[in-house]
Amino acid sequence: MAETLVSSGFRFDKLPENYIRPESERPRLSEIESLKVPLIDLDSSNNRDEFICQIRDACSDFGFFQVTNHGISAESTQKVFEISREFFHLPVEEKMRYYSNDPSQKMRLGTSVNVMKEKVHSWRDYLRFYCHPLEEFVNDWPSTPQSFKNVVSNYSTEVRVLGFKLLGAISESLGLERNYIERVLGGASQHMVMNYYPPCPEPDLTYGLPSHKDLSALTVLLQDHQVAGLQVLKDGEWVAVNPQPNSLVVNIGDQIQALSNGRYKSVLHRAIVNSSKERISVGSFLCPANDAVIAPAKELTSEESPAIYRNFTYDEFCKKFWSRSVEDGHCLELFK
Ligand SMILES: O=C(O)CCC(=O)C(=O)O
Ligand SMILES: [Fe+2]
Repeated sequence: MAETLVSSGFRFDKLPENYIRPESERPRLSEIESLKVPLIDLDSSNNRDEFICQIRDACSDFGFFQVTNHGISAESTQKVFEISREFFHLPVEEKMRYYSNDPSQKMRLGTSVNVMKEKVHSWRDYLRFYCHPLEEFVNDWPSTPQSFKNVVSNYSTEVRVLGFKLLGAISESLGLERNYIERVLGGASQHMVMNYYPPCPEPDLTYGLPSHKDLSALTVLLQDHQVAGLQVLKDGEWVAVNPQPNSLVVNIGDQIQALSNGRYKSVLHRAIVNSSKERISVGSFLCPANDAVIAPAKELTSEESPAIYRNFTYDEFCKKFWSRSVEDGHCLELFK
């Protein structure tokens, strides 16, 4: 079990043994090429049909894309970054007040991925918290740095608007009514994860986040513009998604894969670390309400393409997800 945060301030000369991946699973940092994932301009004066087409292509070919003119100001994203940095730079004793390794906690600081289940740990600390409905959760968020609640409430509200806009376009791109996915998510829950990857003594032996698929419906990721680290599996090869100024990374999660009956896939991705620079990323996850029933849309099933997945509640999905480790494979496979 990883008892301590990697952001404790202690500088390791060597990577501790329980972070070392077996040779065959290491990141092969020198072999990675970069990939231009589709960049979609969300300027509302653009032609809607064209926009829907771009979304369809991006979701079916990549499962990942970047968006610009997304409606969230550079000031707002900058502040979220700064707040995340300040939080992880707090003294370790102060941060540990928020630490828990119980995945059911709605606000917690954690380390690695699922320390209780995994064999090898990852070079990452994270703050994970729910943000909708805001009034229900905001009081439990960290009170240091002082502007945390203010900055993060604004950002999470803006991301929700963006998320629904994208879900509308994704619904239409599947030939469904614009509000189809939003309706199925049933008052969608939303949480955020601030990822902090300190400089790592031996980055070629471990990951910041190992290969995984997001269990969300949709993820909106704010990536560090200075320090790259995100990689996506595309046609069997790991490729780097390099940060673009003023853009956000969007990816399809497991719930849309199920709803779309596999037309859009939740894609494997991971984060690597480096030896000289800390890296921060902030994920916002739009998910179904706990009791929402997820099933392939009737319009997308037929005699020739029957439903691939059985109906399940999001609550059931989450329980299964957290009872396993990401090393155990794709959770959605268990719902066929
Ligand atoms: O740090 C990154 O770029 C990836 C983060 C991520 O995949 C996640 O939080 O689910
Ligand atoms: Fe992810």
